[in-house]
Amino acid sequence: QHQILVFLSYQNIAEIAQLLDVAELISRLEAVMGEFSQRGAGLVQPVRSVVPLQKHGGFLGLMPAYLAHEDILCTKMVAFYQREQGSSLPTTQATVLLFDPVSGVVSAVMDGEVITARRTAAVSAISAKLLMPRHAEILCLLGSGHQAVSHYEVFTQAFTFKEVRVWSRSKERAEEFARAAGGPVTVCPSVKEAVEGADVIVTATNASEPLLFGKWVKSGAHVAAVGACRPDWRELDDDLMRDAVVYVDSREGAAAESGDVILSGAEVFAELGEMINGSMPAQRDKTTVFKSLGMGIQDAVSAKLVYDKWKSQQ
Ligand SMILES: NC(=O)C1=CN([C@@H]2O[C@H](COP(=O)(O)OP(=O)(O)OC[C@H]3O[C@@H](n4cnc5c(N)ncnc54)[C@H](O)[C@@H]3O)[C@@H](O)[C@H]2O)C=CC1
Ligand SMILES: O=C(O)C1=NCCCC1
Repeated sequence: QHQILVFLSYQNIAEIAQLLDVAELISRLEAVMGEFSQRGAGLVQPVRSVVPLQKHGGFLGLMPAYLAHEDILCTKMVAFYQREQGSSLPTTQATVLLFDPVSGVVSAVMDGEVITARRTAAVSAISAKLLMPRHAEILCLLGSGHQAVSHYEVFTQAFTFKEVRVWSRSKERAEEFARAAGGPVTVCPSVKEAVEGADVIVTATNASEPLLFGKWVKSGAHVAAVGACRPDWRELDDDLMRDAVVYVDSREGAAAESGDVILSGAEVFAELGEMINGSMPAQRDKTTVFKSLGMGIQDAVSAKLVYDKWKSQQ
C-alpha cells in the first residue's frame, strides 16, 4: 500500500516550518544551484509555465523539476496575484507535489507557503553570503509581507547586523512587522531613508513600477530583488540595473520573466550557481543585484527535506 503524506493548506504550516531547517536548506540549495548552472543531463527544469488570469489580475505558475542524482520528482503549482491595497485575499498560494519517480505515484502533497517563503529567503541569503560587503552592518527590507518576514528570519539567523530597517507602503504594516520581529527593527518613512547607507537591501514587494533607485544605493551594496516576477513588472530602476553587476538564479528564467532585466537592457553577469560552482567570480567589491525569480529545483530539494524528515519521525 503506497502511503501518501498530505499537508493540507494552512493546517500544517508550523510542522513544515519545523521540518525545514535553514542551515540544512541552504546547503542543499547551494548544491543543487551549483549543479543546475553546469547544465548537466541529471537535472531537468523547464522555465516556469505561466497561465495569466487576466480577469482576476493573477497568474498560475507550474514549476516541475527532476533531479536524477537524488531521484527527486516534484512540481509546485503557484497562483500569484496583484491585489488592491487593503484586500484580504492572499497574494501567493502554492502547493507542492512530490512523486515516486519509479511508479509516478504521488508520495506527498504539501502546502507550499513555508517552502516558498523559506527557500526564497535562503537563496537570497546565499547571494548575500557571496556578494554583500565584508563587514555588512545594515540590512534593509522593502515590503512587510511573507517574503519580508522570511527574509528577516533567515538573514538574522545566518548573519549578524547592527541595524535592521523596514519600509512598507503601509506604515501600520511596517510597525506590525517591527513589533513581531525577534529583535530591534527601525521603521523608515520612505524608501530613500530606508536604503541610504544600507549594505544589504531586500526588495520583496508586489510593485510593478521601480521603487528602488540606483542613486540612493550605497556603492558596494548588495540588493536581493525578490519581487517583480513578470516581464513587465519592475522593482529596480534602470540606473541600478545598469550600474550594478547583475546575478540571476537562472539565465533562461530571467530572460523570460524579469522586467528588471528585460526592460532595463542590463547584462546578466552570472547565475548564482556559477558563483557557487566556481565558474564565475563573486564581485563582492562592486554594487551587486541578485535578481531572484524562483526555481522548481529549489522547491524540489526543500520538499524532499521536509518529506524525509517527516518520514524519519513516523
Ligand atoms: N523570487 C521568488 O522566488 C519569489 C518571489 N515572490 C514575489 O515576492 C513578492 C512578495 O511576495 P510576498 O511577500 O509573498 O507578498 P505579500 O503580499 O505577503 O507582501 C507584499 C508586500 O509588497 C507590498 N506592496 C504591494 N504592492 C506594492 C507596491 N505597488 N509598491 C510597494 N509595495 C507594495 C505590500 O504592502 C506588502 O508589504 C511578490 O512579488 C511575489 O510574487 C514570491 C515568492 C517567490
Ligand atoms: O518561485 C516562486 O514560487 C514564485 N515566483 C514568482 C512569483 C510567485 C511565486
